[in-house]
Amino acid sequence: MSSQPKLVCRDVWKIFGAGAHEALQTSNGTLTARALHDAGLVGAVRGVDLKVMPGEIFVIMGLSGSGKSTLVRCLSRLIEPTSGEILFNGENLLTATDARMIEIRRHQMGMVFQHFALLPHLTVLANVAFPLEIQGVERHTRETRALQMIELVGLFGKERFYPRQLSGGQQQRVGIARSLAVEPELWFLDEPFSALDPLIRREMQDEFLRLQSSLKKTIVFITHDFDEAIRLADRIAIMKDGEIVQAGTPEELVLHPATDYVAEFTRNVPRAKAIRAHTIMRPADGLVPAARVGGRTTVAEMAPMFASATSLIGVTGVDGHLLGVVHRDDVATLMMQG
Ligand SMILES: Nc1ncnc2c1ncn2[C@@H]1O[C@H](COP(=O)(O)OP(=O)(O)OP(=O)(O)O)[C@@H](O)[C@H]1O
Repeated sequence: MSSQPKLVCRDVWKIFGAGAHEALQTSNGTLTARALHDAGLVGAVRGVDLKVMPGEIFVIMGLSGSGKSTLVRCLSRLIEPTSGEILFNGENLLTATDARMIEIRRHQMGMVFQHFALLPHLTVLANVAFPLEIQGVERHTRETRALQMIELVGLFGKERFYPRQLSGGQQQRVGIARSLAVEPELWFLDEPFSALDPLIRREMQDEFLRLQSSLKKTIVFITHDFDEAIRLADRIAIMKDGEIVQAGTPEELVLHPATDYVAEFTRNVPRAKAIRAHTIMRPADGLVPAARVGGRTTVAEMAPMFASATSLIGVTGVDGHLLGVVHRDDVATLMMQG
């Protein structure tokens, strides 16, 4: 990963209600949700700082009403923040002109929402090609690109279907293909799988991780489901009452929750599901493991591999070289901790 963040958000506030700016100006930056409520205002996003690195899956997790959607809409300025600073590739979005914002959203950002709003009278192909049509891309090029995206999300052969002829999961795949068609640098996904039943949802999560392992997009992913956050995230930010109460890797959150509120979410998460190969590996010291996994593989996923005689599994980096080894005893200890 390069060290220049793709997205930086500094002290961003979004207060709904008349007199929001005045309330912020007269405060010393420590407006509580309660104080705002008493003033007849809603502090949907309060003093949020975050940095998203290129190629990272950054998950914003919080219960209903915690401010996730408002925050993510502020990041693309679909909602105007009350104050703060948002930098995309170092460019200050809050001082960008409307025309510049439209250009950025059209060419560099992709968005997928829970209610994905496919155009019902258009085929899968035309839906996926639609954002390219808006960009003015000529027909042959846009249809070729759309077909590639349709194949990428596993819907090859369905390009002449209409949305009503597809299942919920398939429709969501079309939404994903459509948002990927413009090859966004920054991809926002707001509860994209929440409307799907649990089995399909899990399948879509796997699919999403598979896609990301080849696409390496920078992703801001919203969910209210902590299990989903743990499965998908490189880092998670937990929101409550408009604030980020803790941000860190899934492992950091599970092993060191900063507040009782975070601990509530992590309490029932088995450590083996949160801890990944690259965290518990040891130096290889010349050992040559028979089996290998990527660094993101969780302990729970690795455990069945030890059922065979293997006592050692290698951990490889992105370019396939050996980073270290995981010992069966270390995995067994973590599995026994529940
Ligand atoms: N346009 C608006 N005017 C006033 N209050 C708003 C507006 N939009 C959102 N809010 C309030 O801001 C707070 C945060 O809402 P937001 O939709 O961002 O939460 P969320 O975490 O995305 O919730 P959910 O998971 O239910 O979508 C809520 O209290 C909500 O009622």
